[in-house]
Amino acid sequence: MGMTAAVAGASGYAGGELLRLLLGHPELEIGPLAAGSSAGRDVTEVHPHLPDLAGRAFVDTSALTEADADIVFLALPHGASAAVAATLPAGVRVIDLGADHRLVDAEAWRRAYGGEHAGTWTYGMPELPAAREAIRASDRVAAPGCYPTAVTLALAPLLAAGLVETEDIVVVAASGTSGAGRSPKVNLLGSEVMSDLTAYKVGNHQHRPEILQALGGLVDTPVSMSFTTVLAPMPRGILATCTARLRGEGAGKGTEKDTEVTTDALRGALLTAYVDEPFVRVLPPGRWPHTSATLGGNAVHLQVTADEQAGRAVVVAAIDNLCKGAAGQALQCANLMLGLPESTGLTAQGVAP
Ligand SMILES: NC(=O)C1=CN([C@@H]2O[C@H](COP(=O)(O)OP(=O)(O)OC[C@H]3O[C@@H](n4cnc5c(N)ncnc54)[C@H](OP(=O)(O)O)[C@@H]3O)[C@@H](O)[C@H]2O)C=CC1
Ligand SMILES: CC(=O)N[C@@H](CCC(=O)OP(=O)(O)O)C(=O)O
Repeated sequence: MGMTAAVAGASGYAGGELLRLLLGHPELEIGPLAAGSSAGRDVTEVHPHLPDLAGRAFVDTSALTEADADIVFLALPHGASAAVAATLPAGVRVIDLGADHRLVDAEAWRRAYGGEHAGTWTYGMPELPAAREAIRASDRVAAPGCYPTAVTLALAPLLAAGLVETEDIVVVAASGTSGAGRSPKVNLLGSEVMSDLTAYKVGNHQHRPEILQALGGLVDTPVSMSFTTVLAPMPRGILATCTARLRGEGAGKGTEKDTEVTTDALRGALLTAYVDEPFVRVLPPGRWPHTSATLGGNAVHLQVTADEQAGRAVVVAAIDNLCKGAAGQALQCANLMLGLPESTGLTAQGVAP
């Protein structure tokens, strides 16, 4: 008999992407689908791109208490997950796609999100050192945020290999509008977003502590990072441009010969770290990531160079924020937790054009 997955927040963007993936998953049946204000509506009214769910109605979140599910995905607004998790039957595996259980430091969580910290679950980024084993052994996993997925996977191998300095990292990352969820917001009106690019939450983005926590776990010295997010006029995708000072005697002084770390060394670190990873692709030399190439798939596309004049490594990552940045990564973790092959129901191939 197959295993069953239930979803809270199934009417949202991340929830909808998860349903799309679950429909193609050979080992997981779709159990109760819970929503907030959409409870009672047919799933296809909210997600017309999922016709195979016609006739299925969203239930109220309280119905999950009775759910006979092997795994429950929580795709709820920040602050709402702990109360729902507390009502779930003992022994059921739970993955939180929201931020409630990602941070170890309760004070950092309160500063970023407000309200009380709900606790810390296993961080669900399988590509980090030793993470896969921890996820397999956990029954509670916090799926990483969308920006933290792109930025951490871009920088982790360079920091771990000691090729870049841990301080003075600079990241500018652009996201499509679905990153903000589907509830109507004034700054997301189509007529205002189209043909516009703007920075937002400058110097104050809630994902910075999460990225610092993930990267800080890889090195012995403090990590500092300027992090600027940009809203891009497209529905999906994140492009993170990350730069860090090259290590080595004289690196960063601004002349070519001062720098010891080469592009080949940086590429080598990425290739070595990700050689066996099913969803991370280091692109051939000279080809830079496109968000459009990642859409609909669970892939991360990476490219790196040593900008010797600036004395900095430049590494660029592209992901689909709703797939590898949310639902796909959560399903990757679910496969591990359920003892299934990690890639079950997932693909690294995208949709184009
Ligand atoms: N969008 C993204 O790219 C990413 C999102 N995430 C995280 O996933 C979570 C969901 O995000 P997203 O899908 O974008 O958000 P949406 O706003 O699109 O969806 C929110 C979902 O939560 C439901 N909901 C809202 N309030 C309640 C409540 N009080 N009780 C029960 N259900 C409720 C909504 O139901 P209804 O609409 O029916 O009221 C809807 O199903 C968030 O924590 C987000 O940070 C993580 C990574 C990336
Ligand atoms: C475009 C946009 O507004 N993006 C959101 C991403 C938030 C999100 O999805 O948060 P988690 O990944 O932590 O769940 C933002 O920048 O706040």
